[in-house]
Amino acid sequence: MESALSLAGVSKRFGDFEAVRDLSFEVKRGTICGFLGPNGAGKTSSVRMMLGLSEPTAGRITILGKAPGQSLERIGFMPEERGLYRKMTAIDVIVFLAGLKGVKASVARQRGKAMLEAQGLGAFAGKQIRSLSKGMSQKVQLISCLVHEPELVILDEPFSGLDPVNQQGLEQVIRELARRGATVLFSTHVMQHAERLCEQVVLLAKGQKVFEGTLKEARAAAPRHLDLEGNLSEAELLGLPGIASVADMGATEDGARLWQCHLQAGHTANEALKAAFLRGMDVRRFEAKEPSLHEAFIVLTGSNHE
Ligand SMILES: Nc1ncnc2c1ncn2[C@@H]1O[C@H](COP(=O)(O)OP(=O)(O)OP(=O)(O)O)[C@@H](O)[C@H]1O
Repeated sequence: MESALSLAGVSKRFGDFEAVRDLSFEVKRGTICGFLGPNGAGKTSSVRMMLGLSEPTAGRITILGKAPGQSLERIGFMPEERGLYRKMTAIDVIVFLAGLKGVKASVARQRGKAMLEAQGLGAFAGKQIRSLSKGMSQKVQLISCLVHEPELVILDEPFSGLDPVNQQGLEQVIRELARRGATVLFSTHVMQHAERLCEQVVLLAKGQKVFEGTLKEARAAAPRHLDLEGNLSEAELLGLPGIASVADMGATEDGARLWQCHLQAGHTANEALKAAFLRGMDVRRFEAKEPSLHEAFIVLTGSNHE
């Protein structure tokens, strides 16, 4: 099956500055793709090119089988800059924007009301956007981008500006979109959302792709670690088999210390633990941990992004 989105060797230059360099990746239909990268990595510049809002300097983009800009009625897009017509009511904004995508007003009104209801905003349908909170108007914007039932949904930093409860609500909306067969690409610099939602992640840093693959593959880029708590010295920890480096995570309540021990590739936490016990080291608590996407991100981008 052809992919929903494909970029091949895409670059974007602004004068002397190359914001996106030789970017290639594909998003399969019906999947959720996290488009990740620190601030300024080139995510928004890439999204704008996918939508035909800006021309690539080089390379080729195919979106729903066509060139960018040619299937906009099948795409839902929420830009990073939020903003709706402040004097229009929530439902009128939704109906108006759906109309631009070819949805009849009566259909859009019915769907819009149901979607507002589902988001807990039923009572606000007739209220002007300017009277809504930031989070509420962001939900209206999301509904506006989904009301024409797009096959592909592109959300630029959709979680920013939302409180934790609304972030969770948005995660549910994204899951539901994928469940009914839509493809979703969302950009973010907060790894936890991607970790919970995505099959595939594409990681950008300084305009270039530094990783594309599954979450599992991304996590494999960071060393696994073994957390050890006790009265332990750095030297004795570094002497354990398979330990590449250690980080002092601070004092614990009972006066001992917590150490994060990073494992060398191909080594297991078990062999280090076994050696620690055999050597009679004062290990009071231990936990073998898989690296998080956040840790992988730092390794892959070579920076702490937050
Ligand atoms: N129109 C423009 N003219 C000049 N430089 C630009 C323009 N648009 C973006 N840039 C630069 O390109 C780089 C990438 O910006 P972009 O907005 O694509 O990053 P981003 O990954 O979306 O970051 P953020 O998460 O901060 O929005 C930045 O250094 C930005 O200053």
